[in-house]
Amino acid sequence: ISRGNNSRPFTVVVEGNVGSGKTTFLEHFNKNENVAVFAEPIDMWRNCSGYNLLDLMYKDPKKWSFTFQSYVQLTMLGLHQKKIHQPVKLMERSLYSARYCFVEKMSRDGLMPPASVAVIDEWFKYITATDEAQIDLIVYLRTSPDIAYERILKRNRSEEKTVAFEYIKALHDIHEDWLYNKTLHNCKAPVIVLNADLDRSVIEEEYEKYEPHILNKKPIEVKI
Ligand SMILES: Cc1cc2cn([C@H]3C[C@H](O)[C@@H](CO)O3)c(=O)nc2[nH]1
Repeated sequence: ISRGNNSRPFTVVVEGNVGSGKTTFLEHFNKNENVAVFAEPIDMWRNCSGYNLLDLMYKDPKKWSFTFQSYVQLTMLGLHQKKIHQPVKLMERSLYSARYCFVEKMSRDGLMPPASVAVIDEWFKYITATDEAQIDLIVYLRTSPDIAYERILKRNRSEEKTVAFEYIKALHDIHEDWLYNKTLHNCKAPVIVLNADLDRSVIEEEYEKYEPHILNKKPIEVKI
């Protein structure tokens, strides 16, 4: 694992279900001047040449999943490539969760036909064969699906009002296979698992426990 070098910052991606507390996590590290924080480019997804692709996708996933995930892949690549001055780059989600979690889910649900998945996958393989989207560490905000769902309802994001608990449960299981059970795709970067069920009032302590690793001050013991 290349731990960042002078041409590339130490790149950390925070992954987790919808409602797992990623924004709270980003806000905590945004205070650190050594970290350049990039939230999900959701505003781009809401306005691609005037089209709200996120809304279209939730309203008619069969018709718009490919269009939406194709644009997600482009916008995430843009963030992976963004040059920064700080030594650490922290991104909300990544090209990897786009492919391994969301495209995976839409493919399993038959919302994205195999030919469309194949095209997304060809772009994904082409991009990841370059060094344009390398990552050094994954922080997995691990939540129970019911707690994640509760937060989604509370946050009440307009496009998500149709999101069912079953979708959140299935997305949880895919994240678990990818980042916890490690049975879905090989995950080259080390993974730090945080207990993201913790309430906001105590979760800062959980962040601080791993701050040295996230700031590239302390290597992760990779269990052989
Ligand atoms: C990389 C990636 C992020 C991402 C988010 N989403 C959805 C989940 C949430 O409702 C919203 C913001 O994360 O977008 C998606 O459908 N596909 C995605 N792919």
